[in-house]
Amino acid sequence: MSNLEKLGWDEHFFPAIDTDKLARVAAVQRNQYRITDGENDYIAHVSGRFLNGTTSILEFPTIGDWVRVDKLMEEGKAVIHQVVPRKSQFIRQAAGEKTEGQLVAANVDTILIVNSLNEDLNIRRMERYVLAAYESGATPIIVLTKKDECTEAVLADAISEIEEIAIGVPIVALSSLTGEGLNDLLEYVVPKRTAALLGSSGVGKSTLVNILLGEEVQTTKAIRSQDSKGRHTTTHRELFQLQSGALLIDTPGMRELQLWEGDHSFNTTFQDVESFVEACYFTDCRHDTEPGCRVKAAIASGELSEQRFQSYLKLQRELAYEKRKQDQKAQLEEKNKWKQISKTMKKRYKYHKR
Ligand SMILES: Nc1nc2c(ncn2[C@@H]2O[C@H](COP(=O)(O)OP(=O)(O)OP(=O)(O)O)[C@@H](O)[C@H]2O)c(=O)[nH]1
Ligand SMILES: [Zn+2]
Repeated sequence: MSNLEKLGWDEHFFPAIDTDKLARVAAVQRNQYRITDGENDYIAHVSGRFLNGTTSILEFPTIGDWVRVDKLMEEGKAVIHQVVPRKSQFIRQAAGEKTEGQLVAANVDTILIVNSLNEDLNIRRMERYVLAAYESGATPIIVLTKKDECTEAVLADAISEIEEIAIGVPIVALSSLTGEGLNDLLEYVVPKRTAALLGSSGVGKSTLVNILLGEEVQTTKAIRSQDSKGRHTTTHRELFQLQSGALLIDTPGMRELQLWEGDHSFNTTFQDVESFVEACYFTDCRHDTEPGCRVKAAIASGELSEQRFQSYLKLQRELAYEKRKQDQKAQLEEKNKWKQISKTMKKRYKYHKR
């Protein structure tokens, strides 16, 4: 396996590139990047031409990106010319910012949604994380930590509650303290694949990362380097390779997502698709064989990619499922209410009979 393959490179996803000029972004610091080719690390900047050609902040490199570079081996520096088209990208809507999102990470295969079992689950938030994972193009996995601190009954309840909102999403319960369940997680955190962690403060992300990394790698986490003015700065790597060969992204950007309670990112992420949907002739257009379908036309003309439309549909299905479930719940509550009323009436009736 080549060094690049070990870093997760898959030539199927972008064959037309000279692999000698490829590297992966391991950390971002203001306008400089720490990149690696699996053999050496470099401090990199984007080229002037790159800068001139960009129209959106989303086009800049982010953690996990593959970049085409020129390397200056001796100086440990590199110039970035191009960002290789992404397999997935995680964007969050910046608070108070309408037009552009913030790019958090790219080319993540698996998003580990971490929750701890010693406190109440925030099921709505978990649901939003699952949707966000799907939207990014990655696959979500639910990780329940601190298994040592909960009973089997609590665990079973948690699992059935989660299964209702995250159909088909694998759930792993583990304890970083006893090591129980860690092997189950390792089924999803595998060589050449990139996983990223997402979850509220205190749920045990750092503890888990430390265990996954092993102490040996952890000591190399902070890399001393010189910035352009010759000062020593400590640059942190946020893309790690585990001993197994799996790749792990643990970045503050991902962690800060936990701060977005009740945000609007999901309504705005598919604005491009929605603008076509709204332009369809029929308001209930299924974008299938209906005449005057703007979506079909946009796909045909290349204005909208088929893939993007498919992920939009995926999200719509998730939302529809959620709505149906809520409707069912409301129906059930209504039914129970009547049950309760008839019970009370029966009781009263009995009482009167006596
Ligand atoms: N009992 C138990 N405690 C755990 C486990 N994992 C983590 N903890 C404890 O939970 C606390 C929080 O763990 P962290 O790993 O710092 O949590 P975090 O998600 O990284 O939190 P932030 O850094 O704030 O995002 C620490 O006191 C850990 O020792 C576990 O499996 N079992
Ligand atoms: Zn249509």
